[in-house]
Amino acid sequence: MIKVGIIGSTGYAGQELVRLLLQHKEARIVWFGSKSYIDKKYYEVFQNMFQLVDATCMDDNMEELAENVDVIFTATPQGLCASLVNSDILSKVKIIDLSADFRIKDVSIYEEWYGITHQSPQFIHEAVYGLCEINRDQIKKARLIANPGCYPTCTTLSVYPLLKEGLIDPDSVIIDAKSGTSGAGRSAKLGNLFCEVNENMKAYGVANHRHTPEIEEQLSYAAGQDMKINFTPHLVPMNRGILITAYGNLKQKVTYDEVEAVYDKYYKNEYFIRVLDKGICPETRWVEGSNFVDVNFVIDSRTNRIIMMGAMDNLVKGAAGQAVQNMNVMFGLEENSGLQLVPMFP
Ligand SMILES: NC(=O)C1=CN([C@@H]2O[C@H](COP(=O)(O)OP(=O)(O)OC[C@H]3O[C@@H](n4cnc5c(N)ncnc54)[C@H](OP(=O)(O)O)[C@@H]3O)[C@@H](O)[C@H]2O)C=CC1
Ligand SMILES: CC(=O)N[C@@H](CCC(=O)OP(=O)(O)O)C(=O)O
Repeated sequence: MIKVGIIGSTGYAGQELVRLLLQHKEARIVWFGSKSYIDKKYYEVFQNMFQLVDATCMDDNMEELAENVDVIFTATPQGLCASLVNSDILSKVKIIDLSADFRIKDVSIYEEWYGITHQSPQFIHEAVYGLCEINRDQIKKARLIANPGCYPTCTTLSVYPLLKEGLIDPDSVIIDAKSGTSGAGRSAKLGNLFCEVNENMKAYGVANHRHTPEIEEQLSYAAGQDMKINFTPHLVPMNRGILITAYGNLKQKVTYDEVEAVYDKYYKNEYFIRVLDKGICPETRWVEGSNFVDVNFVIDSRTNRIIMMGAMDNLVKGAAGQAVQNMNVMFGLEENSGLQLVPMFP
């Protein structure tokens, strides 16, 4: 049985980790970390856990945790994991960080986009970007996982095969993205109040969203050259869900069957990536509550562009589900252990 500690178990990503891990046959949560609810029963924060979790919320003592658990998930604000981790801790326990602290290899880019000084740049190189479908072999051996961001997960998985196979011009990629409000976390913010979000849609972070360099880095690996993208996220009045629509110029004429074969080459054996049937566009409602990413594409021969689409649940494949998938790979379990979640609808 894998003993798990969660720092930040009282946030949206943290509570989703709790929900998933409670149903995982090989894992047991022994530490419910929090900042604002220390000494409170976990179920008093989330009543859905009444009679399911009797534990009390604890302070974020990583040193003590490292002595008592096999893996620590940090589902905390940017900068916190980097400020807590050290060599001694990493020698005792595996860490899966849901924040962006170890996702970007160039520390100056991280510091520029996040506006904070990195507290442990010495571990950035060692950290493995936890996108199992692409980095599975490195994840197996990793001590420290940088769990990918929600938009970068959906974007990278939707666009990766075509860049990798050189079918689209890397300089032409434009990504339009939409997210439900849980993507912004549970802490009170004016922009996330019901009347601000309901019956409204808006772009935000236009040309400066902090996921831009993370997406650029991952897509650059696929393309084999440095890439710059346009990335525009939108906030939509839903609880969960991410939908991305990406555009790229085709480098040559291709048929539907040829592109489908490329997606199949990378994803045919991937449990969590569902390449949809011809003509079916991914929808957030068909993946909600699951760890699936639904992807598909349409060739627009009139403009010689290809439109790539992806949908997933930001709290599952975009955060907690992907983190559990990483844990499964790190501990040699079946990759979908505890994650065979059927999407819920309506
Ligand atoms: N929401 C999403 O869809 C996604 C989130 N992420 C990432 O996951 C992380 C958590 O996000 P999210 O759950 O949305 O955020 P929330 O604001 O909902 O939760 C933050 C959590 O961190 C805890 N926390 C805050 N400060 C400290 C501290 N100093 N010490 C210990 N714990 C602290 C909070 O505790 P308390 O509740 O007690 O205040 C809470 O449990 C972020 O890095 C985010 O970028 C990644 C992908 C998707
Ligand atoms: C709707 C919304 O506000 N979404 C968040 C996504 C944040 C997130 O998921 O953070 P990671 O960097 O850890 O992935 C945002 O745009 O900042």
